[in-house]
Amino acid sequence: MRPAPFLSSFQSRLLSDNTKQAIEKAVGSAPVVLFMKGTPETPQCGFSRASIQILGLQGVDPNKFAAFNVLEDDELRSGIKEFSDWPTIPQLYLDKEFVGGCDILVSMHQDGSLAKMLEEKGVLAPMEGSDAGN
Ligand SMILES: N[C@@H](CCC(=O)N[C@@H](CS)C(=O)NCC(=O)O)C(=O)O
Ligand code: FES
Repeated sequence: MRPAPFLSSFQSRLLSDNTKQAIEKAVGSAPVVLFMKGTPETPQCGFSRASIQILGLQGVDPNKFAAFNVLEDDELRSGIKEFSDWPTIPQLYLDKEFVGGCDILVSMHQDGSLAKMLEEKGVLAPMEGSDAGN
């Protein structure tokens, strides 16, 4: 039999290797990743809706964006909270780094720091009429 302390520490590790790997894959699946309730087209919660609206207003390039619906996956819903050490959904990642939830996005949207960060990361859609890249 294994000594009890080992067993209890093993059991207390809630995030399984499989879940952790799946979350790491999701976090790295695009430069901008939002874990949300519902889909970008049909958000199922006002906080997720507001976060999607902010990313849209900021002009995030859809090609550089991925969203994951935690309502479709209970393990993701609880796992992402432990992974990010953040208790709620939505959660935004930028270049695999946790940025924050809805309140943080709203305040960064208002103080200009989100625009700056997205610009620096090169994740904004090219401006209409711009000849950049031609
Ligand atoms: N103040 C939060 C608002 C988000 C929030 O409170 N989310 C809740 C309700 S949608 C949540 O995720 N609860 C845990 C859960 O539903 O799994 C933020 O800044 O993101
Ligand atoms: S689902 Fe009720 S507050 Fe988000």
